Amino acid sequence: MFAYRSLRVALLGAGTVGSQVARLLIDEADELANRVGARLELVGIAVRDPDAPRDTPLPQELFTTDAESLILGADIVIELMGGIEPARTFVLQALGSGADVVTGNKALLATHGPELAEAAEQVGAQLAYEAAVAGAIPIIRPLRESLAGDRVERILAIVNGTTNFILDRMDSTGTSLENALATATELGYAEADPTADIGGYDAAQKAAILASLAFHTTVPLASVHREGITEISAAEVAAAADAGYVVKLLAICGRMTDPDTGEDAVSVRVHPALIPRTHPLASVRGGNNAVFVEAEAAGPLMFYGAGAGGVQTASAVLGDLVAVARRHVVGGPGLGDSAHAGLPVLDIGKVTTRYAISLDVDDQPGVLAAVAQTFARHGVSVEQLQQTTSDESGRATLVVGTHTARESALAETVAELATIPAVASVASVLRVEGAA
Ligand SMILES: NC(=O)C1=CN([C@@H]2O[C@H](COP(=O)(O)OP(=O)(O)OC[C@H]3O[C@@H](n4cnc5c(N)ncnc54)[C@H](O)[C@@H]3O)[C@@H](O)[C@H]2O)C=CC1
Ligand SMILES: N[C@@H](CC=O)C(=O)O
Ligand code: NA
Repeated sequence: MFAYRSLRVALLGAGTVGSQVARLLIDEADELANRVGARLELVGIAVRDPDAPRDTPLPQELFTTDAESLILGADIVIELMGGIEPARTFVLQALGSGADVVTGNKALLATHGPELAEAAEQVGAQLAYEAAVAGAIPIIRPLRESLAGDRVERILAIVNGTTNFILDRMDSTGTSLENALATATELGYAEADPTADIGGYDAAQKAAILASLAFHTTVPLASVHREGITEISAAEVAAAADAGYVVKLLAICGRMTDPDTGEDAVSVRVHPALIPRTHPLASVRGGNNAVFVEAEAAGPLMFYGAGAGGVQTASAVLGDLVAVARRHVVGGPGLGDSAHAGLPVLDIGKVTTRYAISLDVDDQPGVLAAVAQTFARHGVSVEQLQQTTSDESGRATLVVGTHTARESALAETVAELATIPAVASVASVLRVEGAA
């Protein structure tokens, strides 16, 4: 064994991911030292309660509640506490002291990314965050480095393991959202507050991070259109299956031309959508994620794998740690992200896509015509209209599939459909993505 110098590594948080990072750092210490050219010495783990029972046994003497002192003596700080505060303060403190930072905290990056990047740039420190998007899947480094010379046109992705697990369970077993969420939480996929997952907030944070990197533009979280899966019913999932589709929570980031001004722009949205069962994203099961990137020169690329889970995500954290530590050994400032393009982020109303609308209607003459006329009045072209048999109550279900339409026109159409006397309810409105 060479007499390597040591780099002092401080870990903040020992939960699902942090405990696995600590374990691997200890178990793989010699191998990691050989890869880095320096020993990664875990000098302490900041936690809320050092005596709390833990699934992963770790040396008790490493635990401390004094995160600030731990950070002060560190060369590299790994932040795996989650949440905005005190994580933001600790990360800024670490960067301010010249330490490099590795984090998986997408909530923090999506809300304070530019502030953290600037703090890192000021002192030439590195800020690495592969674990923040799509867990174990390498996607940050490919966008930041491998595709830095290409022009990314579009990203179509499943970036939340919890919701993918839930929708997959609802599709394959017919179970309820609540039951599937309980299992996803047990498996370590869900956030501390799972509303972040099922409400689409976690995926929106990841979409903001992906789009910022892909389009060299700061994409504020507030400009990401977000819808979660809480309104998705078992009936919608079953109807989708009957029609040859599957419901997935998608993150879609794309370059666009503003239809009103003709300017170059981008759109970033997260919402549940129907995709054909034959689409490669339909085969992404359980807690897995997949990210499709369409780049001008490279063409389509697909990144697939574990999007959540303690040990899986620890792989991405350790990958960043090794990369950051290697650079620390050779010296030189960290690589910043570029946001020079400054493209506007368009409102969802300007986005165009296809839709499937399901209506409960009175099965009476004239209803079909009234529905079709409403679509026509708003310039939304109908591709398919299907009526399923009425039940004893005299009701029928109409499923309308549209050609590509502008979101604002579709919203107006849906609002007017609800006012037709023969329309009892607009049961479901889902976007259709990835269909030929
Ligand atoms: N669980 C997963 O599959 C993934 C998680 N992430 C991200 O990684 C980070 C950590 O996630 P998990 O390990 O799942 O969270 P967790 O909730 O299991 O663990 C967080 C740990 O930080 C500690 N902590 C929180 N606030 C603290 C404070 N003020 N002082 C000291 N310790 C504090 C908690 O006690 C806990 O041990 C989050 O930012 C999360 O979004 C990213 C990718 C996947
Ligand atoms: N809660 C997240 C964890 C990974 O980022 C998810 O379910 O994907
Ligand atoms: Na990743």
